[in-house]
Amino acid sequence: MKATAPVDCQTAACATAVCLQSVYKVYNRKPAVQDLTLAIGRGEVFGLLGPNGAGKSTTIRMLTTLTRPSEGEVWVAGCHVVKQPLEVRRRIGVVLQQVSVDGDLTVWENMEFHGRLHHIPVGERRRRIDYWLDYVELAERRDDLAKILSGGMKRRLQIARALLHQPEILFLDEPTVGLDPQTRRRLWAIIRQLNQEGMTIVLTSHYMEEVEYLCQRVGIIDGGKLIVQGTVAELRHQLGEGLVVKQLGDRWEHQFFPDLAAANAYLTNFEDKTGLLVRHSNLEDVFVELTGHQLD
Ligand SMILES: Nc1ncnc2c1ncn2[C@@H]1O[C@H](COP(=O)(O)OP(=O)(O)OP(=O)(O)O)[C@@H](O)[C@H]1O
Repeated sequence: MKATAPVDCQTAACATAVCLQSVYKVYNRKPAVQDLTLAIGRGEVFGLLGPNGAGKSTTIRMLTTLTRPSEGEVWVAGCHVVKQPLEVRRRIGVVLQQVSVDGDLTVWENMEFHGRLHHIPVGERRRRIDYWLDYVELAERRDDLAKILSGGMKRRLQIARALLHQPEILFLDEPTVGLDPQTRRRLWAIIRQLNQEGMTIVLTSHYMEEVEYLCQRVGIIDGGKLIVQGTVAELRHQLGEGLVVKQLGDRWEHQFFPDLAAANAYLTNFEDKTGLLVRHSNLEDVFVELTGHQLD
């Protein structure tokens, strides 16, 4: 659960899906990512959670060979991102924040183009296109131009396309940003199903409930630094599973306790319990406590 548990990328590379060792990325002498050491296991859904500008996208860009680390070692699917970028690209699927489907091509043509880029033989390509369009519930829209699809459909098309060459790891940068709650849940169902079928998924998000719902492990990143990592339960346990919330005028103060019983026992010290509330802590409480600021 420590933020900087030692990781040996050279030996861990085969066992782990993703391995970063003392990684820095510097833009104009300002570090966007600092001393990032992290290992993500095969079959996991791992979430990088952080506010705007925390360094999440920069991390994803390094993992997907779109930008080189300034310092440190990065291995993805057993390959080194700087020394073996083509091998990495063959083994990963990537869905970035910006919708990148070609609006003037049909849904099917978008898939076909990607399949050709990856030299998938024609018969196999057609079979996989049918399979993945059906999987993301876009089979009936196959002949529509991508530009007339809704935001959620475009995102599902991006995911289907990213899976066409059978990657080992899927990277999703803010997969549901800007989508309505119902569309977001539909995407969550697809992401969960993919993972249940064995896909390793690394996603970034600044939505607490998304990370809590989807991710087996979470890394909180702020100011380019990984502050803490672990399961949501571990992170809650570390700070305390019980919480007393005190309303002090127009602000709130949070006090953590090992469990709910301890929080309730503390409350018995107060004759007047106005403005006092006891509840279980959640990921958002952990985030606010560790970073000092609120997400949306
Ligand atoms: N190409 C670039 N050139 C210069 N600075 C950059 C570049 N890309 C990112 N940065 C800076 O690096 C820092 C981290 O940015 P990054 O986009 O990784 O954060 P993020 O956590 O993904 O934020 P968001 O949720 O807004 O996408 C920010 O200060 C950003 O301005």
